[in-house]
Amino acid sequence: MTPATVGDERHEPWARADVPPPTVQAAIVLDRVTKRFDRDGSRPAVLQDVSLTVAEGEFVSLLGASGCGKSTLLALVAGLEAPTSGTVATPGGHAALMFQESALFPWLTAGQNIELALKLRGVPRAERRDEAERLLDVVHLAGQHKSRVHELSGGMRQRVALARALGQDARILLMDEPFASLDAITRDVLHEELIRVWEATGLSVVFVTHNVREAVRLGQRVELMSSRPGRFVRRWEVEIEGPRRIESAGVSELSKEITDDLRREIRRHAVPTPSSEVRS
Ligand SMILES: Nc1ncnc2c1ncn2[C@@H]1O[C@H](COP(=O)(O)OP(=O)(O)OP(=O)(O)O)[C@@H](O)[C@H]1O
Repeated sequence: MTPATVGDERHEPWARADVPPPTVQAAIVLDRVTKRFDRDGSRPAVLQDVSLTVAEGEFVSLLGASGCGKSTLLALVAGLEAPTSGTVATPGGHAALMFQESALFPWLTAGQNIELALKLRGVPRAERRDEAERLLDVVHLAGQHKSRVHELSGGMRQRVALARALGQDARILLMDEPFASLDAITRDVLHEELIRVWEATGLSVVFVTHNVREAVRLGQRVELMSSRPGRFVRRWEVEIEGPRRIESAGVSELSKEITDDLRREIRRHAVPTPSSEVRS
């Protein structure tokens, strides 16, 4: 939009001082959310007074020490947990979840796993097969409808899990370390796939990871959380010119800066565990 002059009849109405500019539609809004799992309040809240807005079509990466409440935050957005106080709204509609493990049903084929999600969504039986084929095609697994889960590699299983999540027809995708158990090359390929799917679908994505480079490679924004209680402490808008890859200079540079902050957060709050290891 070209900026319009106040007083010009042809300008958009929101260019007038008394009309607020159009805001980007929010898909997820957490407003001063506190979450405790203990009833007596004897332990620090897992999340304390957390506010976060994710716009429609935005890709946000979430980083923080192990146990700082990232998965809890996703569970709140997914409606699996209720906040102790504050509000969680998803004007972007319901959310689909994807985890580190594909959580596919091993007794079903790849296609049947997707068809199950379609069934739960109310898609008529006659349409499920074609739709499952289409979704397998979206994740570059055309022709794998009849493959058994145990016949698929870890990367292929995560592709099926992604297709199944897409089959839920959600506008929000919550991803909890979905590529953590994959080897570096497979992860790299899936990064490209995920970005391709994200660009094609315009989904709002919240992506939890311990891998700083992955967070920067994928996210338009990176949010860093502190622990005990979980809070957002710093945010980076990722503006890297040109194609973004895990080994890009821009990704490296920003990852270094974020890693320093994350290390500081881990040292300050968290009990070190193997999974709190920082990878940049
Ligand atoms: N259902 C629950 N009941 C009791 N405590 C819980 C529950 N879910 C999570 N917690 C606690 O909340 C804290 C945050 O856990 P959460 O899994 O959200 O952290 P995280 O940042 O995702 O950790 P990680 O990076 O290791 O996966 C932990 O101390 C955990 O033990």
